[in-house]
Amino acid sequence: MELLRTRLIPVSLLRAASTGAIQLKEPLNYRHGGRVQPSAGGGDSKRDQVYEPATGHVICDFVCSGKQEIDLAVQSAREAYTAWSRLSGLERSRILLEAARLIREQREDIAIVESINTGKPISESRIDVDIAWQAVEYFAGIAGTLAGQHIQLSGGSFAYTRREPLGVCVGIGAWNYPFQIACWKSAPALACGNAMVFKPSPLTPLTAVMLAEIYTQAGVPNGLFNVVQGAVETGNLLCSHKGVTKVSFTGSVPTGIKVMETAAKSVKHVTLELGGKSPLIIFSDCDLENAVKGALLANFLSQGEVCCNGTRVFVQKDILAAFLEKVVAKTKTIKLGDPLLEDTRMGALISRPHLDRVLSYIKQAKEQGANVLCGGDLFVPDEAKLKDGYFMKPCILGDCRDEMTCVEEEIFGPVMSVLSFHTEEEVIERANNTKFGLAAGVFTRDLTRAHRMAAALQAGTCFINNYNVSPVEIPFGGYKMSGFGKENGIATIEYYTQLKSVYVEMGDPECPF
Ligand SMILES: NC(=O)C1=CN([C@@H]2O[C@H](COP(=O)(O)OP(=O)(O)OC[C@H]3O[C@@H](n4cnc5c(N)ncnc54)[C@H](O)[C@@H]3O)[C@@H](O)[C@H]2O)C=CC1
Repeated sequence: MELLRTRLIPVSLLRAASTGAIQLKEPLNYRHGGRVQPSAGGGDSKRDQVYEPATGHVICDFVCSGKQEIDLAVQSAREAYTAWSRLSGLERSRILLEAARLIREQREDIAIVESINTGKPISESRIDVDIAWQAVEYFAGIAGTLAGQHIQLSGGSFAYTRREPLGVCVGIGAWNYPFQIACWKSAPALACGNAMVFKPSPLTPLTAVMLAEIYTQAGVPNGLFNVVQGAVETGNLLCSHKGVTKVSFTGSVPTGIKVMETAAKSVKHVTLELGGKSPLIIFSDCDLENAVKGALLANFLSQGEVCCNGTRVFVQKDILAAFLEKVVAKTKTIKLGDPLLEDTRMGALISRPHLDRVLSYIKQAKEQGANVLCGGDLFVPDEAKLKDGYFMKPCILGDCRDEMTCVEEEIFGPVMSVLSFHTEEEVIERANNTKFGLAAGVFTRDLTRAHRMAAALQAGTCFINNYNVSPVEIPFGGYKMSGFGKENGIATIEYYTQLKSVYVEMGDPECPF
């Protein structure tokens, strides 16, 4: 019973959950092992409302955390850090493995809340939760392997290195993968011996608190993973807090720049996972069916609200017509509607302002000469409760040119811009002609060309003959203005630890004085 009582939403309610039926009253901050109302003081006590994208209903609201609450959250994390960082890697590993197991056990509950809060189909939320527990399990495995080096020096002296945690890390998340982002940041942070204060996006505050409860149930010290809710001001307080050593941020480029500026004032470590406008390049020697699948995967998961989406689809001229015919036909069959229904393949966009923004990009694209081949307008489901949801039909824009706004800017919605090209050299230059560098994709049957392209493309991740797969073993992170630092993969350890060198003199010091 204890387990059920501490949950964000009672299991009985969750299992019976239907779109439009959830109302929450529980506090959404999590500090020192329990949910709390944020401490008043030092903030503007602004209340933010949380919407259900599929219905437009308010699910709950919360008070944004101010200075006093941030101080308490960081202080509590610091206390937990002292105990946690002294454990052996194997001891930390055991607790994190239990957390991964609990996430698996609560998979359906977390996925339901995620779909209600983000608007994405339940089938996708389940995969998000799987990717999340895999990250926790993966870094649990790595925790016991963290070690330094021994370095032999002349005269019998030697040195060794210690791989040490950083301290209290801050995680700041975007709204598109709320639970997964919280896990991708906290799993390596905790595995390396750090504590974390996490701030979800104010649009999606719910599932990070479920993760906090799971960590507590798994046995981490109270305070090791605290959650504070809020928006710009709260984020800013976290990035400037003197008790914080690192900020790992996922969000847009403009906010990432502000985060880096703020963190720089106290020389904090920073990881930035920012936006993109990634190219997907389809050569005429590809398997066309697979390339069409790739283009759909690269554009329409999570209503197109995916940072590494391949939204600039370059198709070699001689297969352009065949490609368009197939991709448009497939896109028209995507089933839109209630995110909690099993056969829904596209849900609602995150908010009304965001939907309006995406639609205005399409309007502008038309004015600039693009041809709407399908979708691009509002979708109003038949069911009465979904009438005020933020739905739109997935859109394919043909006749795009490099200088169009829809090709240059991140739209972050279900909008694919299709461009044609003639030669490999030409497409490399055009694909790289962007300030972003998050991901890229290539479809071709020519092996040497595929690897030549992967080497030439300026992006942190290159997919060959697939798109948007994210196994936890592979480091993920951007080039150029898409950010720096990695999440996932062993490389991430570098970003949550610091290396101390210890010199040991075995003789007498040589001294000129
Ligand atoms: N590279 C990656 O891994 C990913 C990148 N993104 C990017 O995120 C963006 C969409 O997410 P949004 O939530 O709209 O981004 P956003 O930049 O508006 O907000 C991100 C987070 O930063 C917080 N924030 C806002 N101002 C802040 C400040 N001055 N200091 C500290 N924190 C502040 C927000 O409250 C939110 O939690 C897109 O550009 C997308 O490409 C999204 C997911 C993954």
